[in-house]
Amino acid sequence: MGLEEKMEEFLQKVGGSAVIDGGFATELERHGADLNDPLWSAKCLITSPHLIRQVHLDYLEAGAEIIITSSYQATIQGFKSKGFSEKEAEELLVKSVHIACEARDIYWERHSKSSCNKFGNGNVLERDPILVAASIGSYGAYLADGSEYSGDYGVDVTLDTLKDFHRRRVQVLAESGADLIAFETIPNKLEARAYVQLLEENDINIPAWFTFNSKDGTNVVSGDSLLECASIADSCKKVVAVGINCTPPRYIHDLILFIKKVTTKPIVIYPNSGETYDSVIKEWVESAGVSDEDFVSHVEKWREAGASFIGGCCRTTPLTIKAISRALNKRSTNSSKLTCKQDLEELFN
Ligand code: MET
Ligand SMILES: [Zn+2]
Repeated sequence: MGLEEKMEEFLQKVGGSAVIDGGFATELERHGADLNDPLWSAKCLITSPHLIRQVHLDYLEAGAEIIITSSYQATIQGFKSKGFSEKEAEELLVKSVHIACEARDIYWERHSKSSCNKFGNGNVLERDPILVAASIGSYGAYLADGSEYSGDYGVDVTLDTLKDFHRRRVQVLAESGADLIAFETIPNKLEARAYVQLLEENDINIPAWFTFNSKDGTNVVSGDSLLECASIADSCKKVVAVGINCTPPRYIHDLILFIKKVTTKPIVIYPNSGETYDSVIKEWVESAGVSDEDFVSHVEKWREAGASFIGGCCRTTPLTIKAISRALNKRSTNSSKLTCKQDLEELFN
């Protein structure tokens, strides 16, 4: 089965639309983590892995069917500048995936339901389908200088600079046991092109999704045309979904319609809470934020417009994800899995 078909199958299993988790780094901060560091959330891979596992679990309990790892700002170059060896840096990348898989195992252990095995007499454990997506943040995220939201890398940064920067990380994460790679917050077309070439040249054999960020509802943050960026993603067979993350909810509907003009791949969206990040004072400016109810009031509209994967980015929380899950009629479906006599007896006795 091809990568695209695998993703289609997952979508079918979860009822046509999938719930992604919410803001990861900002949720770690709510738990008390100090992320004022060039490694941002990846700092916790070193200092507090238990917190990472807890946040993943909180999102799973809230209804997330895809959890995104803590590797957004985990880079080999970043770890090396902290004194880690190349090997240790690679191990930390793999660790981000292992912690997410561990959280999924704990969740499955807690919630697996025994159901009738049609082909034999025994019971089989029925598990909610859950994917672990290995996060890859942009070069600008590594620079931690605000260029993640300007997309402006200057003239000295070429396609090859970006490919050299990302190559090993992509290879390591592709072999880590993750189900897919989430290339997140892509700020310009150069980086999208670099990712496509890396996926193709390195025989990456897990699917990927590309999500761009926008601050005007038309273009990606660098000013590059979203249509052009989404077409680059569309050109690669390994890219199984295209969309938007870390962008205010008010822009999402129009952005979905734009993306649909150039691709038939499933659309993925996980907006932020609508607040904006001020990279000078290193704080989120709250004035323009939306409440969980407002955020979720858009969900049905986004789904109707064509989004198949829906979650939240910075400053959204497990409560946001719970509300999205409810808006998409999830987990209530658990009861419909009670189909055999034994299950019914268990339910009524
Ligand atoms: C700046 S966007 C950050 C995305 C990352 N997956 C996170 O939620 O932390
Ligand atoms: Zn974000």
